[in-house]
Amino acid sequence: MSEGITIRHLFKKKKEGQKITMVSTYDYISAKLCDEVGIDCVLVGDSLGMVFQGYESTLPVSLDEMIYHTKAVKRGIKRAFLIVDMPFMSYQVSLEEAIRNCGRVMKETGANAVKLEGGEELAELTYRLVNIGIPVVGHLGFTPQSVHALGGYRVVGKKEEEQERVKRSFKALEDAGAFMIVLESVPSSLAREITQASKSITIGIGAGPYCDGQVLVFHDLVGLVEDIKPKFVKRYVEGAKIFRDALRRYKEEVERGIFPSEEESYG
Ligand SMILES: Nc1nc(=O)c2c([nH]1)NC[C@@H]1CN(c3ccc(C(=O)N[C@@H](CCC(=O)O)C(=O)O)cc3)CN21
Ligand SMILES: CC(C)C(=O)C(=O)O
Ligand SMILES: [Mg+2]
Repeated sequence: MSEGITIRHLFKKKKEGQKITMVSTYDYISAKLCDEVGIDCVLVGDSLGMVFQGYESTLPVSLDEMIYHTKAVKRGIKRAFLIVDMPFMSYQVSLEEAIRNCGRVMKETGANAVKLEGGEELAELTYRLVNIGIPVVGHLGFTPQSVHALGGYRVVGKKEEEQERVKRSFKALEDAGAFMIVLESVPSSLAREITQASKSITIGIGAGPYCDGQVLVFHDLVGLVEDIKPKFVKRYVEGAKIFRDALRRYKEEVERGIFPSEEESYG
């Protein structure tokens, strides 16, 4: 607790114009790597439904699964600020159920904040959570839990009407007390305009270079995800190629009787 990053640190970075870094990941090992290199925030994203579980969307992910992964991630973190995605249908049914579920996440995982997808309709819930003492991160623009209603993976805010809605939603969440808001797949110009007028911290993904910070999925940035490649992803290493090569060499060495040798054997 004592050496960990706090909301205060994050606001200080925003104020001083230092970019805030965030990585979405789901396990102990990768979380530890993020923490070791000084990534500010680790998000246990519901993208785990697609990346870890292999579903076609994030909708099937359960609250128990989010809690399970968050407990694993938490053990890998000494310093990073830990955020948890509330999964689809864990906060939409009623205010009461939403508060109970968010409270459960905070009690059982040691997370620092919860993240909710949606706009003005979440203002009351956000206000209630913040007053209970649960920090809230918003998520606007393309919200993957609404992929069916949005008509597929796309940029949100190309039309004037959509831009106005994102801006109104941002203001509503900010006023309700969301300290940070993720902007996903929105035009850079919109993210810039929002960030310039913001009190809350903006974190972009497919939102251009003008946000206060940036988030990417761990498996995307290390090149392990090959079945989707959104325009906003940059692969810093071709992880899948490197791992496949290692696996091929392992397979070949076992088949040829090269591995294990004396060196990897006892006595
Ligand atoms: N691995 C992974 N990375 C993510 O960033 C991510 C997930 N999974 N799952 C949950 C959501 C879904 N996301 C996605 C998934 C696909 C596209 C995509 O294919 N985009 C296309 C189409 C854009 C358009 O037509 O306007 C692209 O080319 O960017 C974008 C965001 C972002 N999130
Ligand atoms: C990509 C980030 C913002 C996310 O919501 C996730 O990983 O689920
Ligand atoms: Mg998510």
